[in-house]
Amino acid sequence: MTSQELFANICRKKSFLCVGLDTDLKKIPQHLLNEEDPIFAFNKAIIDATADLCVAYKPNLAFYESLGVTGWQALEKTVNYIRENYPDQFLIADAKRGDIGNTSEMYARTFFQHFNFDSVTVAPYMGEDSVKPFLGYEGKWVILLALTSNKGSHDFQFTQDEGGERLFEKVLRKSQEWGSTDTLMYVVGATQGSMFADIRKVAPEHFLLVPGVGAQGGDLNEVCKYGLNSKCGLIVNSSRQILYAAKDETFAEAARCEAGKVQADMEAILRSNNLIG
Ligand SMILES: O=c1ccn([C@@H]2O[C@H](COP(=O)(O)O)[C@@H](O)[C@H]2O)c(=O)[nH]1
Repeated sequence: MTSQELFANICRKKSFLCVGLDTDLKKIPQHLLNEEDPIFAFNKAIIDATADLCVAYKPNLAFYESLGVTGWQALEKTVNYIRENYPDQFLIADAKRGDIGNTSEMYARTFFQHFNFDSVTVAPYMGEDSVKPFLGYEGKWVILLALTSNKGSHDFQFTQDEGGERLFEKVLRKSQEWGSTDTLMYVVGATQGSMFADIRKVAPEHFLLVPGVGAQGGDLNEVCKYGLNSKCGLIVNSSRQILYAAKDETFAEAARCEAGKVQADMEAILRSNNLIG
């Protein structure tokens, strides 16, 4: 998918919501545990209930890998289900990978060839040769961690060099030598608020994947005030707030209701910024 196609989907659906599929056996409704594949049954119901309200899905690999083979099978079924039934969705593997070149090549093959994801989150710490193998696939994206949503983001990411450049700014600036606005996005946490203004000084055109609204307390309006660009430029993720809105048989309906609230806020923001009519 190109950035232009992504923006077209955002305008058509009046939404830049990504539903995070952080599916946890301990949190899904009890009655689903009788299903042959409870994780897939839950994901399928959530996807069917929210697909018209969002432009992306983001399974976090930790939730699947922690279950071994059954987790990988549920992930594969989920990806294939979205591809077959909702082909306009942008699919993000939140895997936070990156290693020496030949190992990164294997990770890239996993997410782009074995699984047909559109994008994978990658950690920038090991530098250019650890990121570039992910950038060799036509139509696929690297989503590089820049400024994360957690408290620990302050441990390293704000560190300054002698010239005053902060580490997250260096990641944004340097990595633009490796990919384009059609192959590279950045993770910036919604909890970083007005820092989006600084991000936009270094990366004005790139799409940003923004986790941290909902359960982590990030403010959608603040993110948009500082982070929106002329092509929207934002995919905002919410996982727990949508997935676990109800714990009983009404869970899919409740998830739809939560996703609908976020979509309505996004529609108002897109309209007031003249991005949709
Ligand atoms: O900086 C980051 C990077 C990734 N995440 C991931 O996004 C979701 C957020 O889930 P919520 O339930 O909406 O809080 C989750 O998969 C994280 O691992 C992040 O939160 N912050």
